[in-house]
Amino acid sequence: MCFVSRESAEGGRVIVEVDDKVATVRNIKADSRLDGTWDSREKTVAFSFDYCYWSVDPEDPKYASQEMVFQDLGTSVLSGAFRGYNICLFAYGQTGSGKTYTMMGTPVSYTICFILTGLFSRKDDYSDQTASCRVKVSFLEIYNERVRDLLKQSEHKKPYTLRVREHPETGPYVQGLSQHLVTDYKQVVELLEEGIAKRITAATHIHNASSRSHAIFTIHYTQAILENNLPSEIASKINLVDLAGSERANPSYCKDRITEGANINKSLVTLGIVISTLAQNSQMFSSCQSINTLTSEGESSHVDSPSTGSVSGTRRPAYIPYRDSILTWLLKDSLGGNSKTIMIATISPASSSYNETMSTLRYASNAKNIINKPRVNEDANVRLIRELREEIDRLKTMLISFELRNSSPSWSDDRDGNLTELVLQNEMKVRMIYMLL
Ligand SMILES: Nc1ncnc2c1ncn2[C@@H]1O[C@H](COP(=O)(O)OP(=O)(O)OP(=O)(O)O)[C@@H](O)[C@H]1O
Repeated sequence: MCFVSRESAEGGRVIVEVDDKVATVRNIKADSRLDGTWDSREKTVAFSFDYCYWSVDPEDPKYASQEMVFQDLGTSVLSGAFRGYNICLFAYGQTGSGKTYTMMGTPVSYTICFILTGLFSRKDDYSDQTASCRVKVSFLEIYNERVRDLLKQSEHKKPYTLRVREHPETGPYVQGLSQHLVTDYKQVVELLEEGIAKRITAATHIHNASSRSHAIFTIHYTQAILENNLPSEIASKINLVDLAGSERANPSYCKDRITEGANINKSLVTLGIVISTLAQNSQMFSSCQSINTLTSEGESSHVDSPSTGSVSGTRRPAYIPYRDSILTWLLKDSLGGNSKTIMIATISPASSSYNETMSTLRYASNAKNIINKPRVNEDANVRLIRELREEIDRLKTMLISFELRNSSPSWSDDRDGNLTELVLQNEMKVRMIYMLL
């Protein structure tokens, strides 16, 4: 949360309080109705989150620095990446509320580098020759619904557009986006500064260096390991997203600026719809699960949603309009799929931003309900061998317990025979996979 100089200059009153994990917003309009007339609006609304930070005044002892924020969030980002999960971190909030400051940082301290430093330091642990890691980065912006590579020079000095495609297994990706191998902090800072310099920003009536494009900085982290004597790779993709600043159309702007604003608003509206629909589907899914406790995990993806109407009594989850904007299409997996996702809601504590603050916090509260299904991105053969080995261990344990309870010899003999057969079959499968590799 930050208090921009414009708001201080306007003498804005602070209407937000932060206490541990709760942010409370006061409605001063409801406060000021002293004439005795009835006002249905609540005077204060409290929102609880995993973390809340107060970054209004650096002189304030409560001031949360970027280091503090990334100590909390960065730890879960790093532990997820080390285990092979995709991670997405995105800041959502009103223009000028601190999205770029949070996601990118400043030349004095780039926040992205906190994460990369963590990944690089892990490299030192790979001294036993059984594992190694590789870090590559890419940086793109979405401007007027077109994707541009921020780390690749166009040959014709003309910005060129990259195409978004969708892989049936790995999901949407940008065709031809450059990836850069980095081995230390200095290389990352050089690439980051190159990309930030190319990114489109402009002065708006609210913020004089407003981001006019959405930017996605991606870290591709790959660990090569030796598991069960089999070389394999665990890959993790960390998406760090800085959204463009939204604002109301101002008639004094030129045509290009109005088109730009309309595209930003369109993608942010789509993002809002995607978040609320995902939240609604997830809520539906968890309530169906708690009612039907017998539903197995495999069946759960077919649990239907009552809210979206029904066809001959069957309920289905609401349609998620990912493809209505390039931003939501590219973030499809991060928002509702194979990713551990952290949303950072940035707000202004000023009374003049009351409506935007309430809307951002409501979205963030809604997003808490989204249930993603992250999985470890590892080699399919290695996963199969591990699962078969686990199954063999489980069957062997069962065999031992049957042998110990050998009360009915004929029945037990049958069971023993079946289990031994299963163990042998699985061991055969493991041997065959090894031979095929
Ligand atoms: N936590 C903070 N502490 C100190 N200054 C901050 C903080 N957050 C933001 N600022 C300052 O506030 C101003 C606006 O921040 P920033 O550019 O990050 O906003 P934004 O939400 O990205 O805006 P837009 O959406 O228009 O791009 C910047 O000058 C930035 O340095």
